[in-house]
Amino acid sequence: MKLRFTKMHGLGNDFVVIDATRAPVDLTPARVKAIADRHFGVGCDQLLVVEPAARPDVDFRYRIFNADGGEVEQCGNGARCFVRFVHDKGLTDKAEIRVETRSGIIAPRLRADGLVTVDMGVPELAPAKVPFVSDSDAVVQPLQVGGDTVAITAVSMGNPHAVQVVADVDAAPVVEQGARIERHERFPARVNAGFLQVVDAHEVRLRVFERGAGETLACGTGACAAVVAGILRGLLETPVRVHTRGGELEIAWDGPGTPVRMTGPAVTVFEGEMELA
Ligand SMILES: N[C@H](CCC[C@H](N)C(=O)O)C(=O)O
Repeated sequence: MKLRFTKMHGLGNDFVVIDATRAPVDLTPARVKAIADRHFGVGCDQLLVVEPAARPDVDFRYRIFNADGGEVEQCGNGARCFVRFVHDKGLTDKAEIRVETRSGIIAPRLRADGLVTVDMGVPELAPAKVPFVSDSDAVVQPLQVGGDTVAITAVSMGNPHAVQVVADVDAAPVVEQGARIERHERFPARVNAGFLQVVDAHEVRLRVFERGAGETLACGTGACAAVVAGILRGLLETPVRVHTRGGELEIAWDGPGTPVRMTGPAVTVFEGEMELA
């Protein structure tokens, strides 16, 4: 099977994007892993599939697969690439589109300056909805990680996030501890582990160990979840500039019950095709 794809990235969080608007693509977990493999395949953190709308109030459907082959609910950097992709491919002439994902509708908008703003929806804070096993709905909760007790905030942006505050993201045990948090038994769907350093009330640094992909250079939903956690903890005020290893995002949130708005770049790197078993 010949697979045509577009390679894109949002701040170095990289994607293989597939246009399935004219014909469906049969993606098994094994095929996703083969495409995402950085030595035997194309290589990416996530695979994004563009599908026709399945309901009248949206323009497209958006499916997201992690490099480990698992299908997930949401991808923020991918949403920015999604709207650039459908524009560049002539699949829409709208500047703002409504996109159905597994966790609800998001609205990416291509701006005149080339950046993309996305209404990422309303964050979910109830533990059961993250999901996070807890008998408390406190904003900060202790999590036993090996011999350490970590103070996390559990937030869902459609996908699950566990955010902790650290003094220095460069010194934080992101890979070793992130891998343990990702698979912690109190997160039954696993979790994206965020490490947040507060510079001031409107500026942070962030590293994320992503569920199903490991540490990425940037995580859009992770930046949204980190700003929500920081505002709820009284450490941040909207809007917040989020410095990731791949570059900067701007995140705005007016508080519980309101949507998170993310602004950042989306870049097309190359077009390609791959023989797929
Ligand atoms: N690893 C995430 C999906 C990709 C999210 C990230 N790449 C973003 O930009 O939001 C998860 O398993 O929930």
